[in-house]
Order: sequence, then structure tokens, then C-alpha cells
Amino acid sequence: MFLAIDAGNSNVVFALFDEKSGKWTNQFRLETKTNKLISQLSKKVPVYFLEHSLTPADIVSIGMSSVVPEINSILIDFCKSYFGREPFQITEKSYQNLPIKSLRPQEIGADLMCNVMAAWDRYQSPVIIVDFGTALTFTVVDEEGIILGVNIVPGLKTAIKSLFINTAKLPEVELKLPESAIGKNTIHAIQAGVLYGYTSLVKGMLQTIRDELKSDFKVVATGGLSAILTTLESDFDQVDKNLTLEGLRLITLKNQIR
Ligand SMILES: Nc1ncnc2c1ncn2[C@@H]1O[C@H](COP(=O)(O)OP(=O)(O)O)[C@@H](O)[C@H]1O
Ligand SMILES: CC(C)(COP(=O)(O)O)[C@@H](O)C(=O)NCCC(=O)O
Ligand SMILES: [K+]
Repeated sequence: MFLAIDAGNSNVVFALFDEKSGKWTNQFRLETKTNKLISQLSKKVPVYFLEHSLTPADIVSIGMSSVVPEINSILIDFCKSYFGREPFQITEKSYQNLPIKSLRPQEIGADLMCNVMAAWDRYQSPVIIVDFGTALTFTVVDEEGIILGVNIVPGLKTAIKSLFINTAKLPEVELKLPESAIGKNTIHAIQAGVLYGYTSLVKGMLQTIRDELKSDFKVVATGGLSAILTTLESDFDQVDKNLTLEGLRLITLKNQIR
């Protein structure tokens, strides 16, 4: 089995791909927070494997995408000790023989490159990938697979958390779409503001990008929070929570074959 490790700013996702069935069969998340990560890795990964009748020897290849440099060595050391092998780490060097191209390979997040790889593999046409993670990102890819640019705004949870942190009286609220766009109490006010506000942000951003480029794009949504804005269903051609994982697998494969 192939193991994908996708280290984002909130969660490190472990996902297993079974080559026989061609499916992502298992997935679990740990919190990225560095102080907890080492103990979580050594406790939770072996327990997960045991509970799912898996053994470290089932893993024949590991690919890792990280946008959190300070945990890279923790993850690599864990792979060496538990799986007995190093992960293939996605870096700017991994992009040289791909059908997609970034004009700023040292700068773009590895997760965004993975997203582009998977979306390009699927559509091979202009595409915008909207990733609902800690950050909410829009990655714009042209008809030749060249990444035209990335837009970054605070993610939904990040926006809610920042209100809680930066105010005296606002609570941290659940990410839930209220029935009315007009807040009837403080909790609803934040939920309506962030969830309806972000609905308009996403719709508006997609339209602004289309207007600027004077062309149409497929739109693929991904990320842990991609299903929360049900108000956006008609704006996406596809919602695929495994997009980053799939791209991570494809980039690892391309690099291992050479
Ligand atoms: N199935 C889910 N339902 C609700 N929230 C989720 C789910 N999966 C992930 N999340 C939350 O979504 C947020 C973004 O997750 P993710 O896309 O993995 O972010 P990142 O890549 O920045 O770590 C996190 O706060 C995570 O806890
Ligand atoms: C934009 C991001 C913070 C998104 O991270 P995430 O929300 O997945 O944790 C990450 O892709 C990153 O650090 N990128 C570097 C800058 C860039 O992509 O241009
Ligand atoms: K991510």
C-alpha cells in the first residue's frame, strides 16, 4: 500500500492507497501542533494500524507533502522508526518532470502543487482549485498546465478563531450555516457573517478571476472544510476531499519511475 502524509497547518493526514483496488481505503488525522505531535504519532499510529489489522510492512512506499517545515524531521524520523523507510518528500525538485508548472516553485505550497497535479490529471483544461484548509486558497491553472497564481485568505475556522482571539466578547462558535443571513444573536451573527460572507467571497473571487482572464475554468473544491458551505454546491464542478492525497501519490509516482 502507498501511504500519503499530508501535513497542513491544522492537521497531519495519514491516508492509505490500495493499489489492488485503486482506492483510498484508510485515513486518519493528527493535530499538527508540534508539542503534541511526537507523542500522538507514537501512540495513535500503531493503535490505528492494530485496530485496522494493518502492519507497517503493508506500506511499500510513502509520499509526504508538508507546508509546516518545523515538523518535517519529526515525520521523517517517525517513518524511519515505524515503517523502516523514508518518505519521498515533495519539494521544488519534485516538479521538474510534471505536466504542470509553477513559476515560483520554491514558494508555492507543496499541498497546492499536489492539488494542481490531481486536478490536471483529471481535466487537462483550465481549472481553479479552491482549498478550504487553515487558509482558503484559490489556485488558477491555465490550458497548458501553468499555474497563473494563487489567492490566499484566512480559512473559515481561522476567521472564526481570529474574532474570538481578538475581541473581548465574541465566543468561538461552531461552523454552521444559520437559516438566516441576518444574525439574530451573537452566535448567529458570527455564523451568518462568516458563512454567508465566505459564500459571497468564493463566488465573487471565482467571477473576478474569470472576468480578469476572460475565459472559463473548471472549479474543484477540496480541504477539510470544503463541504460546509452547502451554498456553493452549484459553483463547483467537483468536491474532492482526496484531491491533495491523489496529487501527492501522482507526484511521488512520477519521481520514483525516473
Ligand atoms: N470531516 C471533517 N469535518 C469537519 N471538519 C473537518 C473535517 N476534516 C477536517 N476538518 C477540519 O477542517 C479544518 C481544515 O482541515 P485541513 O483541510 O486538513 O487543513 P490543513 O491542511 O490546513 O491542516 C481543520 O480545522 C480540521 O479540523
Ligand atoms: C497557503 C498555505 C498556508 C495553505 O496551507 P493549509 O491551509 O493547507 O494549511 C500553504 O500552501 C503555504 O504555506 N503556501 C506557501 C505560499 C504559497 O503557496 O504561495
Ligand atoms: K491541506
